[in-house]
Amino acid sequence: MDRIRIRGGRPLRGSIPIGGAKNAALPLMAAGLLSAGPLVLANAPDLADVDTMGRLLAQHGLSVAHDRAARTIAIAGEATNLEAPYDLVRRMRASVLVLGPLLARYGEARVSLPGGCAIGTRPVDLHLKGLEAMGAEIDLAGGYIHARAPSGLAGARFLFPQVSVGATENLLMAATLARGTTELVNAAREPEIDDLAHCLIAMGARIEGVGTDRLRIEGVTHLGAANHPIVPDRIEAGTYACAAAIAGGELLLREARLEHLGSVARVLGEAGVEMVAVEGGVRVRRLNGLHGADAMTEPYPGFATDMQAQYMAVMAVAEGAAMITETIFENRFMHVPELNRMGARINVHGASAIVRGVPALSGAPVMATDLRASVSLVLAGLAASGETVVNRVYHLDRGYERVEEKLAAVGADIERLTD
Ligand SMILES: CC(=O)N[C@H]1[C@@H](OP(=O)(O)OP(=O)(O)OC[C@H]2O[C@@H](n3ccc(=O)[nH]c3=O)[C@H](O)[C@@H]2O)O[C@H](CO)[C@@H](O)[C@@H]1O
Ligand SMILES: C=C(OP(=O)(O)O)C(=O)O
Repeated sequence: MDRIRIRGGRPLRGSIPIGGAKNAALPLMAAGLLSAGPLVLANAPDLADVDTMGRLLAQHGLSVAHDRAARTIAIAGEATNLEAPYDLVRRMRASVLVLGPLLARYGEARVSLPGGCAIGTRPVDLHLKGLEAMGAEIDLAGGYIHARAPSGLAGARFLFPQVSVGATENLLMAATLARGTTELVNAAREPEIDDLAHCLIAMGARIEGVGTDRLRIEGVTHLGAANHPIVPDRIEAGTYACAAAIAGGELLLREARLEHLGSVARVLGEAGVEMVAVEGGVRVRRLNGLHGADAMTEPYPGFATDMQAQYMAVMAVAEGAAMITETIFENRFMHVPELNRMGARINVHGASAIVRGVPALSGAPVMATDLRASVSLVLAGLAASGETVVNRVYHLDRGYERVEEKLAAVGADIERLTD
């Protein structure tokens, strides 16, 4: 399996292109099940997860054409198989996003239960409760969700007891084809959800309240074709902002949108890193030294849990201490022991990590079990003395396109080792 080797100590200068968001691309692709299409997604990232979603849709019977040179994905056709198999769902939890669209359009779906993963148990009870509120009959057997709505879904009011990105997306997609009005209250309002809503509207859906935590959807009988550009990836942008923070220097993050990075920019600002909106993107620059600054993960517009590991790597070399609290996932500190192996001083107490900054990290062979933890080790490697080898690059490829090429182009000493 590929590895990434980094020799630390070089400041970064130049510009990095930010691609379309993984976490927008996956639900947008699932939305392709809601109409015969074609649904053409532009600014499509070339990622392992996007490939997995493409394979999932293809095995449902859709035609999926990913033009990597043009960065488009065209999805068209009808589902002929309503089952999402374990083998694909276990690779990528976002596979569960086909449940709402299949059920709404075809009246039935069998989707493997995704199960937990390295960052937490991640149940899907809210997805199922919301669909039940819309009239679906749901049975769980043999590790599969079997959902039926023989006479279609009916609009309903659903109050999320807890904010969930995926459940909001599943219910939003299902509601577009339900009879009558659906109201989703305490809905997630991540930019990727706005992006999905705008695409659904372009397909003919009737949605109000986009950008708020209260979505009102008036069901329609069918949806049609659309062209939609995928929103730039705020997590990829935030990750490269952390690269500039930890390695020093100045980067232009092309196409990044500062308005989607509010909490991250505020916390990095307290830590001594300037982020400003400029023509064509966001400029990020480490000012003088880095200072400890606390962060707590929250649903958007709060500090993203998907930025927690990267920010922790930055705090590992800041002057002073920082408390980083994770409120979204119960087990998202898997990077801590690996960062400590590189010389960081981090202690975890329940949902909080106390990071005491050290003057320097030292390179080591490291490995992580999830995507953002893996990239946090790449960031740590940029600041470490000597050589760091990040193993199990599979996780990085799920969510970062050509991470080593993008960092090498701005001055990092980094390469992919292929066995
Ligand atoms: C593909 C994608 O977009 N993934 C993102 C999405 O994941 P995902 O959609 O899985 O995350 P959720 O927002 O649903 O999860 C938030 C919390 O709610 C819990 N929960 C969720 C659903 C449910 O039915 N029951 C339940 O208890 C989860 O276990 C977690 O503790 O949002 C997360 C939170 O911003 C991000 O970290 C992921 O990168
Ligand atoms: C946790 C993540 O993704 P997923 O929900 O696909 O596991 C992530 O993008 O950091």
